Amino acid sequence: MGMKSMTLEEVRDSLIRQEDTIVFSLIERARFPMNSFAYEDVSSFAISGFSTSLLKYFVKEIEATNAKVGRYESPEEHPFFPDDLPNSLIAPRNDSQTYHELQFLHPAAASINVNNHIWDFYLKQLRPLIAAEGDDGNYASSAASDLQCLQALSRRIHYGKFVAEVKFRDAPQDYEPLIRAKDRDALMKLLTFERVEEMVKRRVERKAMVFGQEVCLGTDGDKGDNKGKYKVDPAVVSRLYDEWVMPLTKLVEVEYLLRRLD
Ligand SMILES: O=C(O)C(=O)C[C@]1(C(=O)O)C=C[C@@H](O)C=C1
Repeated sequence: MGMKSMTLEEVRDSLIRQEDTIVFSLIERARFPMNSFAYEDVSSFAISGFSTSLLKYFVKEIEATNAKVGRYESPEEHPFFPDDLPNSLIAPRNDSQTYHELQFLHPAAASINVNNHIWDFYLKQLRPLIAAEGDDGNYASSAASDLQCLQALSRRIHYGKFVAEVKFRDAPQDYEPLIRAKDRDALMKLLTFERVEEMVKRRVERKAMVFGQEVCLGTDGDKGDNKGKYKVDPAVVSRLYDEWVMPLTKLVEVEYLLRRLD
């Protein structure tokens, strides 16, 4: 282990960059209405005899292709449907960046995947907050932007593995006794920084305002005042981080730490 080292500042910088991806993918999804048909089980998309939804069928097919080209060999990528994925057709290359990152995490990292939670909150709770009511028939396009959102959220949340590894290496003397005692609550407390979480929420809200505003040329108010009109509600983005993204990142951190001494 330990071929490459990272600082807490570096992993946090990566989380900050990933906010941009998440906000932009939500803006893209907000272009489409709910399009409920894409989420209903229909027999035309049956997988091994069972009806499934257009979205689920689409994601499974894309993930099969991704698996064949080795996407899930990366410790940063997690499939939503890990069962029955085809093997990678690419032999691992010892000199690649991914190889070094693989060495950075404890091998138990591979057993942690919270994508089922991400799938649930995204479809049931977040999607209705960003998409308007209605149906415009663009099912494949809205499913493609759902997948962008899901993957961006998944990458960010599972990055908790890297955050946890860095924190562990910085203070093994603090973490080891709690890991041995399997004390989830104490681990959660030790890895939580309220001040950082407040900053994250304020920053993503601001990003939603900046990235999601209408950009106009000229100041002579041809189209009226666009202030306060955003492509995705900044308050929803802040809530997304508060209720789902950060709690799940911390869940990943705790799960990782609990296995860190195996
Ligand atoms: O930055 C950290 O220390 C993290 O663990 C990441 C994160 C987050 O999800 O943004 C989670 C827990 C901390 O309380 C603060 C922020």
